[in-house]
Amino acid sequence: MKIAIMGAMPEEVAPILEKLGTYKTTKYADNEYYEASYKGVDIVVAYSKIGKVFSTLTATTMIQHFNCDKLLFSGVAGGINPSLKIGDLIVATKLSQHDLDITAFGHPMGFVPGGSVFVEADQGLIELSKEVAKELGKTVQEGIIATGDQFVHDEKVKENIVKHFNADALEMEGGSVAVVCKSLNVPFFILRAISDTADTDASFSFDEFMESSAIISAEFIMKMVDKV
Ligand SMILES: CCCCCCN(CO)Cc1c[nH]c2c(N)ncnc12
Repeated sequence: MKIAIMGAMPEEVAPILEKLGTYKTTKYADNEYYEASYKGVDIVVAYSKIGKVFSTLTATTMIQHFNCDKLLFSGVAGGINPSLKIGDLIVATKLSQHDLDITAFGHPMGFVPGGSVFVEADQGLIELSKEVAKELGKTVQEGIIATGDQFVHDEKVKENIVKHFNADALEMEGGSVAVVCKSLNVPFFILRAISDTADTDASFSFDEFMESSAIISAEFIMKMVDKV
């Protein structure tokens, strides 16, 4: 069993690397991959850099080059569902790409031929997260996450994403990681802690809360590794 733990930014994986203590660093495809054994589990950690292209490359590399057979993503997200407050955790039940648009040809937003609007996360890992949440006495929401190559800081964009995807949160990597894992038949789990609410002051909120929210998500993910 080899587990991939992925984030998009250094701050999202730093708490995980700290927990691992010692690890081997491998430079590959303009990135770094950190390997360690944690409580008898082989782990590869990396942050992809921001956006769908970088996250596609890293997820594919972790699976194809480092032979990971499960992928856990830990990071932060913009909250859409008003029930999601700063620091709250959301587990993706399914994910979409909100900026994939060939609606000019009558297709739904987020759809291209051969693809699907939504990709569902692994139910087994979602069930595992419920066990962890119970043990930690934490409430973790499950919901739809929409992914696109933009930092959303506008109510209108949020509303449009809700209209098309009924999304509860948004970010910039999960939807592409989902496609990679589904196509390569690797169970995946996307966990995010809310850093902002994707409105006009999102960038200020992100700057203030990203680090603390990233820690919340990372700590939960590491509890999942104990049981995976
Ligand atoms: C230096 C700026 C780095 C932004 C990276 C943000 N990540 C992307 O995965 C998560 C995220 C948190 N809040 C968001 C928002 N409002 N829109 C998009 N993505 C997000």
